[in-house]
This record gives sequence, structure tokens and C-alpha cells, in this order.
Amino acid sequence: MESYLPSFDLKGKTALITGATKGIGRAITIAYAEAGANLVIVSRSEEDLSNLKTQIQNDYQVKVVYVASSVTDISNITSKLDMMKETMPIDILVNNAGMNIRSEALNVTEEEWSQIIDTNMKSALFLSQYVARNLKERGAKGKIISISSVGGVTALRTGVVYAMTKAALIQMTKTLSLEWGKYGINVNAIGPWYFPTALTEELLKNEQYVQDIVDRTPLERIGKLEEIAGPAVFLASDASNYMTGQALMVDGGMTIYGF
Ligand SMILES: NC(=O)C1=CN([C@@H]2O[C@H](COP(=O)(O)OP(=O)(O)OC[C@H]3O[C@@H](n4cnc5c(N)ncnc54)[C@H](OP(=O)(O)O)[C@@H]3O)[C@@H](O)[C@H]2O)C=CC1
Ligand SMILES: C[C@H](O)[C@@H]1OC(=O)[C@H](O)[C@@H]1O
Repeated sequence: MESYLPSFDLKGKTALITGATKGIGRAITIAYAEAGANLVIVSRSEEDLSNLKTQIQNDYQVKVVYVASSVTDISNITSKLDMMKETMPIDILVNNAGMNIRSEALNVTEEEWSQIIDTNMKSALFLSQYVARNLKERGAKGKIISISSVGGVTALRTGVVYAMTKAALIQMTKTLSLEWGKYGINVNAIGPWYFPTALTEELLKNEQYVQDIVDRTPLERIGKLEEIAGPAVFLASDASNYMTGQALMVDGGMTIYGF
């Protein structure tokens, strides 16, 4: 029977998600479990990680391990991954962990710079490097997905350093896709507009701010977490095997805003 429907399931794959316990990362993590992936989940809270592991293992027949660490402590994370790479070799990496300090450019400090840069970019590159080295050693195909932002392609009022990190993730995506395509590693990014998470909670409590968002968004609403999980499953699955170096804006149309 002629068929062109690719597989969206992730059975037999192992996915590492940073920032897996809250917000967008949590939605992606649970969606990956629903798609059958084994999981390596990373955030700083041992309690949150343990609770999420228990929830997922109660609901889905997948293996879950966790690494409680700041993503800025790369060697701590990779040393723990080394101990599990025989049993849980990583096939899919989601560089999701990120943060923002919303200072105007005239006021931003070096301390804020360092915190945002290190959290949003350092682990994205060095965890991608770690996973790619392991995939190359195994001769295995892999998927690397970085969570950028519409702020990586258009100007937002939410901080210049954050915007720099999100633009950098898109350029990192393109460069790594160029170098690692020959190893069968797809490297893509997702650029969300606003989604309801702890990161945006305070902003989204402001009715005028939400109205400003709606006024700039053709779909006239903020996103739902399942609407970011979908593109993340797509980019992790065989359905996107011929896509690499791309930044998918998941934004209700915001970045094409016309007049
Ligand atoms: N929500 C939105 O509207 C948008 C979000 N994004 C991006 O999506 C990603 C996720 O954001 P969102 O879900 O909203 O954020 P949340 O603040 O809700 O979640 C962030 C997650 O990252 C983890 N995290 C933060 N800093 C570190 C760190 N140093 N080390 C390890 N884990 C860390 C947190 O866990 P813990 O604190 O327990 O360690 C948490 O699990 C970010 O990269 C963000 O820039 C992009 C565009 C829009
Ligand atoms: C859409 C942006 O990324 C949004 O801006 C912010 O300040 C939040 O940090 C969100 O990430």
C-alpha cells in the first residue's frame, strides 16, 4: 500500500531535555513520554525532578533518569551522562533551559549579562557537542533542538542580552547543522512567542501587556503549551528527517506581522 505518512513516535529513542520540570520544557518532556521516548531530565531541583520522574513512570512505559544540576555546570552534567551512556545513549537533545532579566540596555549590568549568557547559551553548545560526539562514536543519527524565541529574529521590549542569546541559538543551529549533517544529526530551533509559564507569569498578569501581545499576533492570542510540544515532537521524529538548520517560529503569526 502506498504510504507517505512518516512516524511521529519516539519509541526506542532517548531524549535529554534541560529545564524539564517546568513550563515549555515540562510540556515537551511529557509529550516525548507520550510518544514513547526514554528520558533524561535536567533542572536544578532534585525534588521537582523526582516528582516528574514518578509522574511520568506512573503514566507511561518509558525509562526516566534525572540530573539535578545547573546547566552552567557542564562538567557535572556530562560526568553523570558518562555513567549512563551505555544504558541511556542520547538520541535527542532539547536545549530548553533559559532565563531572562528584563533590563533596559542603558541599565544592564555585567552580572546580568553573565547570568543570562551562561544559562541560555553555554549548555546549549556544550551539551550539543557532548551528544554529537557520542552519536558520531555510535554511528547513530540524532536530533538537536534548541528553544530560541521570536526575540531571536525580531526586536522585543524584554531585554537586549536575552535577545542576543536567542539570536545566537539560531546561528548556532545553522552552524552545527552545517558541520554535523554528514553524521546524520539534524539541528533545528524553535522560536516561541508568548506561552503561559513561570518565566512569563508576571508579564501575562498585566492586561495591557497581554492586549499588546494580541494586537501584534494574527491568531490574536498567546500560545497553549501543547502547541509548542507539537513542533518539538515533530522535530524529534522521523517526520523532520530532511529538515536541518531551521528555526521554526511558533508564534501565532507574530513574526510575519503585516499592516
Ligand atoms: N514562555 C515563553 O513565553 C517563552 C519561553 N521561551 C524560552 O523557552 C525556554 C523555557 O522557558 P519557560 O518554560 O517559559 O521557563 P520556566 O522558567 O517556566 O522554566 C525554565 C526551566 O528551566 C530550568 N532552569 C532555569 N535555569 C536553569 C539552570 N541554570 N540550570 C538548570 N535548569 C534551569 C528551570 O528549572 P529549575 O529552576 O528548577 O532549575 C525550569 O525547569 C527558555 O529558553 C525561554 O527563553 C522563549 C520564548 C517564549
Ligand atoms: C517571547 C519572549 O521570549 C518572552 O520575553 C520574555 O521576557 C520572556 O522571557 C519570554 O521568553
